[in-house]
Amino acid sequence: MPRAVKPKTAAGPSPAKKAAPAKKAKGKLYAMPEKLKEGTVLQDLAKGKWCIGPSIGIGGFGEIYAAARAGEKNYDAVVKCEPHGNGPLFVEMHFYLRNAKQDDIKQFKQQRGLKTLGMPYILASGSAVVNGQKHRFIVMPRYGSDISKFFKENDKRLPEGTVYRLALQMLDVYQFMHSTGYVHADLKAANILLGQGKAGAAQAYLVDFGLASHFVTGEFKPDPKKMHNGTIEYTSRDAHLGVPTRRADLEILGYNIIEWLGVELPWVTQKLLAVPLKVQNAKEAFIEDVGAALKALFSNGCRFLLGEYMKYVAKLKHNEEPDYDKCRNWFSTALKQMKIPNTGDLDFKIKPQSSSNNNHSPPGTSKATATAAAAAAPKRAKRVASPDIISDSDEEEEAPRRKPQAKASPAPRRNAKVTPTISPRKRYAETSPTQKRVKTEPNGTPKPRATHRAAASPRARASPRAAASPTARASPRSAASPKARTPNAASASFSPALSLRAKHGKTVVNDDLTPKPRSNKTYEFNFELDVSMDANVIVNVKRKKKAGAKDQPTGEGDVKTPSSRSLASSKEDTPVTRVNLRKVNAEGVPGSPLAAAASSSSSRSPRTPAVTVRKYRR
Ligand SMILES: Nc1ncnc2c1ncn2[C@@H]1O[C@H](COP(=O)(O)OP(=O)(O)OP(=O)(O)O)[C@@H](O)[C@H]1O
Repeated sequence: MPRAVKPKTAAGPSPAKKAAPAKKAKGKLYAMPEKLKEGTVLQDLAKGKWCIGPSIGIGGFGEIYAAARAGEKNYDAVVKCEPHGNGPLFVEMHFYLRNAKQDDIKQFKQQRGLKTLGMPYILASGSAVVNGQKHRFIVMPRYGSDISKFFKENDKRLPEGTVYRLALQMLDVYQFMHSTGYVHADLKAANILLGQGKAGAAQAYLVDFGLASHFVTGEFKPDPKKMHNGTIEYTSRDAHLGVPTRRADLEILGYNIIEWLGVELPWVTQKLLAVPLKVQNAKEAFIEDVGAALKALFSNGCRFLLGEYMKYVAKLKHNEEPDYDKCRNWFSTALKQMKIPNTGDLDFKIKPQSSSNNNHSPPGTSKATATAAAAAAPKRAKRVASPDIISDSDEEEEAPRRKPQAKASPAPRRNAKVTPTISPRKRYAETSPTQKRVKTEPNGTPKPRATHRAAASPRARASPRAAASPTARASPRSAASPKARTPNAASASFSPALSLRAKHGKTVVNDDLTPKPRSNKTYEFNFELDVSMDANVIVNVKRKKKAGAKDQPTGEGDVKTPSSRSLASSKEDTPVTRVNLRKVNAEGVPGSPLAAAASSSSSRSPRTPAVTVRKYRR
């Protein structure tokens, strides 16, 4: 993975030096780690010492090094090191410390009669000052190759039997993880590592718990701050709405299985990945009649059991505990049908096609089938958005915020005009292609700025409908309907803020995009452009004073939630051309001069169906 920060001459921790915040890569708003030199010794919190070996992997924000206990020669551990301010490593560390103790894993294995479980654990953690900058590190056991390597080597497919064995192993890990109250939310081939050594080749390990979060047990409450988190290809429909659920983990696994079997996901074929909302819509459509969609994808029609799994996942309630045995049964049955034992080394070699070998997968990328699947997908799925996101606010340490990763330079955005000609692709191009991750800060982090206030307003909170997807959350049911989202969805549907951050194969973490106000009169616009702007988009505009228009309209006002806008829009038969303005703070009055001025400008903004203006004070 390319790095934006030049590795400096490495240095070990130097406590004498005062730690400075980690440097941010030019043009980026997040910090990259300092390079650790081989031979550097890190001391963990329990005073254990770890000798750094060669770098063996680079994640979105950190680097992974082989490591050995000081004085030992065996580099059988790894150190993952990131700037102290990076949220995901903080999340990952706490997840491990609380929930993945070796005793807990052992107990789970005993209960379930498992010889092995693909659940990593933490060996140590600590902080170190490297080149004057404070870093956090965790030490974990060292695993082998990640399976994305085999997937790529095999022309984007894995042997079918191996796919089902991996599915079984990942379901075990999910079951363990879910039993701790957490979901993983980012399963993908790059996050699945084989065990080390000869014995390790039979077991895969799920790594990267940087997106781990408590799953919801109550109301389904979309969270704009977390929307679309994950790796866009596999992000679950719930994660597109910012809600961590157990069924979401199962859905993510399902999308991966489809891909591992050699079939391109429809939203990949259709090149929708740069626009999370479109991916979300495509998934909703796909899942609505997943049986038919899979049938269209797998033309050889041998995926009956995968279909059963996906149908089951589609029917799960958001707060329902999955029946892991039932799921595992489908994959074990598939293995039995193929006469492949669920033991021994995982086989990653694709053998030439014959009736009784390991290659039951269809040939690699199949655009035709994926397109057919998309066409076969029924209209919109109806999903009910309804509970409460359990917060991590009980973290003993304040979680650092993940810096916005793929955000364009704030200055141009601050001055951006509200214009329907904004190209999300262009914005996307402005962003770095190197980052793997852009992440919502873990709970307990500083409060989001104005960006999310509207959606998080009491009003929005009061109704899951209102809080749901900014474009069409008038009703949870209509939310899933592209028609309800937008009267002319075909013409354009984009989410500038979020499209900044979608990146093929990379973990994406929604974050606070609000730049700091430059002037003391900053307006926050939540608006729908043309059709379906599915994000709380902040556009700071230098507003020209209009004759007769006052800066601060007075009277009662409220936040016009995305859902209320879309409700208003959806009531219209034709696209709305009137600009609606509502002031947020107490002095605002609908119908004020400002609102009037905006309304009068509607004729000049035919592509802006609704605009909410909110002024906030510094
Ligand atoms: N315990 C481990 N043993 C061996 N290699 C590892 C281990 N953990 C991670 N790696 C390697 O480092 C890579 C990146 O690790 P990881 O996914 O944890 O980093 P990340 O910064 O969280 O990445 P991402 O940006 O994808 O979220 C992995 O794909 C893997 O190749």
